[in-house]
Amino acid sequence: MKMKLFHGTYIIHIIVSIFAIFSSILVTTYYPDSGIGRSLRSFVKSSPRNLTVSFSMKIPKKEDLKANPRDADRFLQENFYRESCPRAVKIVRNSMRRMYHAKSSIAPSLVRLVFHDCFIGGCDASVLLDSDKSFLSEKEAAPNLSLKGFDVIDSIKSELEEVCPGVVSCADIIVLAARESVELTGGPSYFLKTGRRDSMVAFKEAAGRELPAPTANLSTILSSFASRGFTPRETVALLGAHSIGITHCNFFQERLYNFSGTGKADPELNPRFLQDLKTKCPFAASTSSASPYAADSSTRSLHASNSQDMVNSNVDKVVDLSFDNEGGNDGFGVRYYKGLLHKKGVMFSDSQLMAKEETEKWVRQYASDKHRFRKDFSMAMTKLSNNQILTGNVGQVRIKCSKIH
Ligand code: HEM
Ligand SMILES: [Ca+2]
Repeated sequence: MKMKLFHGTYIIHIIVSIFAIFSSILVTTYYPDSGIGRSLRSFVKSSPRNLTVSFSMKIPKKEDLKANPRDADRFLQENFYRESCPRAVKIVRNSMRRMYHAKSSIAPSLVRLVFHDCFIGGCDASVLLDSDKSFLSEKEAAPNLSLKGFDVIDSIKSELEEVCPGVVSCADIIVLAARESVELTGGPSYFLKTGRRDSMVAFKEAAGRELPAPTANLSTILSSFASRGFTPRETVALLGAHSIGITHCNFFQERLYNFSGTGKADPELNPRFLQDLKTKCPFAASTSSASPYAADSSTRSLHASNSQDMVNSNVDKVVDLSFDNEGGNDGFGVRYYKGLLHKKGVMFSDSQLMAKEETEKWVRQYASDKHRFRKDFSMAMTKLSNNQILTGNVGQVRIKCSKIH
């Protein structure tokens, strides 16, 4: 890279030097005392290596390649596409609204998608890539097998490609579409800058290892969020997203029938709620053991192909995450926390927010103060959407979100 740059600079230097020699002869003949001729001659004598060094200074340094979370403020812009694609944000908004009215389940799927993208490798649309000869797709990682919304992103992207080809990144589309989704499902609107770029690789292994499982305990959850800069308060606020959407029975079945290998239900579950959940998710032999995010169990159970598996497992059975929550009429977020206060968290990971004072106090706060929740959730979503972004010349703007070019 450096060698190439040096050769390039050398050639430019020779061309400019020839021009400078002629100019210098002319200037010295007609204006012998002007000093211009001297300057031109000193340029001819200067070393192209010096110029290379000064050109190199402008090339982004390695440490700038992957900006840290705080750098989002430095690199992203309030409306990055104001000149290149002024209608970008509006196109995402209108497109989302149209698709939401046809199928409302897309909104929660996109909110989950932004979490799974931004948590692994940052908000770089790595989650959208199909496997390539040099990497495996994150979509194949166990926690992502139930991820949805890829078609929604593709559809928005092709609309944008028609209006401003090659301009709007898939990473920006994910965060913008997720913001729309939160708003459409009754959540707050939050501030987003744009200018993210798309990764050239996917991180399947990290996705399998680092996305928290629905069986995770509080300390695992908190340390996973803390390693990405989130406080316990922000973690509790983000989980308010579990007031929308669905979960497959597989993800909490152990709690109903064989909690920690006891052959009984999780004693922390509200007894009436437990009965309701059991009705919705009858016992399914093939999913009664092992962690639901373990590649072999969840892959098999969520993608059962033979008919016996389909009968035995709850492969297609889902419940609303806000199923029978106490605060049914309280809207986005608040109903989730009210449910937790009544031991009605569907997944073990949700109920873990009540396990210790440091998170329980926020569950109580948010259950009783809608405005505080909406403020905290907004800030946490902006922060999540700015996690480890790619900017400048790093990465690319994909033409098709599932492929690099
Ligand atoms: C401890 C952390 C978390 C765990 C263990 C977790 C786990 C899960 C699981 C297992 C599902 C069910 C998926 C399915 O059955 O299709 C789910 C759904 C969902 N999650 Fe999370 N999640 C976590 C954090 C988050 C965060 C931080 C957000 C967003 C800010 C989020 C948003 C959602 C949404 C909206 C759904 C519903 C998806 C749909 O209806 O398609 N989750 N989550
Ligand atoms: Ca990513």
